[in-house]
Amino acid sequence: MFDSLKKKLQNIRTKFASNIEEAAGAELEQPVTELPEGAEAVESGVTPAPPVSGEVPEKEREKPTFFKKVKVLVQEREVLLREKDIEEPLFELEMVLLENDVALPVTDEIIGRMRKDLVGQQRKIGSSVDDLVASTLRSALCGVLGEGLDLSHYIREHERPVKILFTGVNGTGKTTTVAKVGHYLQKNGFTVVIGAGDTFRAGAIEQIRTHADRLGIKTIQHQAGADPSAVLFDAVQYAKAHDIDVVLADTAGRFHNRANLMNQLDKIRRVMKPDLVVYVDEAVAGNDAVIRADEFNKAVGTDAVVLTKADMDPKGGAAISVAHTVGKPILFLGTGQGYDDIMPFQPRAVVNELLGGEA
Ligand SMILES: Nc1nc2c(ncn2[C@@H]2O[C@H](COP(=O)(O)OP(=O)(O)OP(=O)(O)O)[C@@H](O)[C@H]2O)c(=O)[nH]1
Repeated sequence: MFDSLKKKLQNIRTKFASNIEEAAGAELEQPVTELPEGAEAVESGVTPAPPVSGEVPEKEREKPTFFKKVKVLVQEREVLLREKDIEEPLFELEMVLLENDVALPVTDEIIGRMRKDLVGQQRKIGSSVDDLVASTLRSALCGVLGEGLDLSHYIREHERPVKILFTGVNGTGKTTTVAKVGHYLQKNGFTVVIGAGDTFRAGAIEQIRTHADRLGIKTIQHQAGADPSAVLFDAVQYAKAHDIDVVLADTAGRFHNRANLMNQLDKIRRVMKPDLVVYVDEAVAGNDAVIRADEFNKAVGTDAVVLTKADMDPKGGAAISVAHTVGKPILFLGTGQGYDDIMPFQPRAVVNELLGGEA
């Protein structure tokens, strides 16, 4: 997942680190007498005898190479970075994000956060320059990814049945996602019913029914062409009558600019009164998915987003951009065609995946 972006971010980190080391090295063009106590020990593993006076023997004076200074002193000191020190890697980072389909405003936000964190600040580098860069990038990415939404927690906190309406454009994986979410909720101890609200596309009712049967989930369905509001109303009634925790409502794929289908969705909302409207799109669509999600949200409102086919998306731009752009959390990432191939979206876990290590 997101392999291309991951690789490029690693290269950018190296670039940032070498620029910062260089900047820090330039700051250290000072007499060797300023070597901090024990600095030699870090490099050589041997604790030198402290100088008796401020005088440093001639032999010592020649010792520190640029590498030594950077390796030892930079880690000990606070460094004041200027814009020009990181201008080049910042620009490269901007290009990498844009090439990997991160939306322009989100790219600007990440770059802005990195700049604010690094430029004009006295930063103590700590154990390594790369750690400093990684932690700055980590915090910039976490900033745009937001908090996510824990569905199990949400269900536990709300009156049952919790009604979740799935919407989105055709063929992005909505029906499969309904089945996967049903399976995920069952595994987490909830009871589920599915409403076969896509009465429009030929074969859609059979498709969701087949998934549900395989997973042992009850489906509420009407004839093809029936009013989806009526189907989903029945699904909610069934859940109430049978003490079911969650209603998952499949709907026909639609574009936000198709007035008749959007009116139909309005009616579904009035009749079914969903607790969550979930917009489903595919991560592989990149920026298009982000734009569609935003337009959909503006047209009918969205509470959360699922991005499918993240397993086929080396870039990761949509996953990074959509929450910040739409202002709504990503609920899940679809990571394959199997029922278990769904991952609750945890921003920190995604950042860990991109940068390695712990957020
Ligand atoms: N690789 C991969 N394929 C997926 C994922 N989610 C769904 N698919 C596949 O995408 C295709 C379309 O999925 P559907 O669930 O039929 O799409 P839909 O959005 O319901 O389609 P409409 O009913 O036309 O709106 C199927 O072949 C799914 O197996 C995913 O996370 N990864």
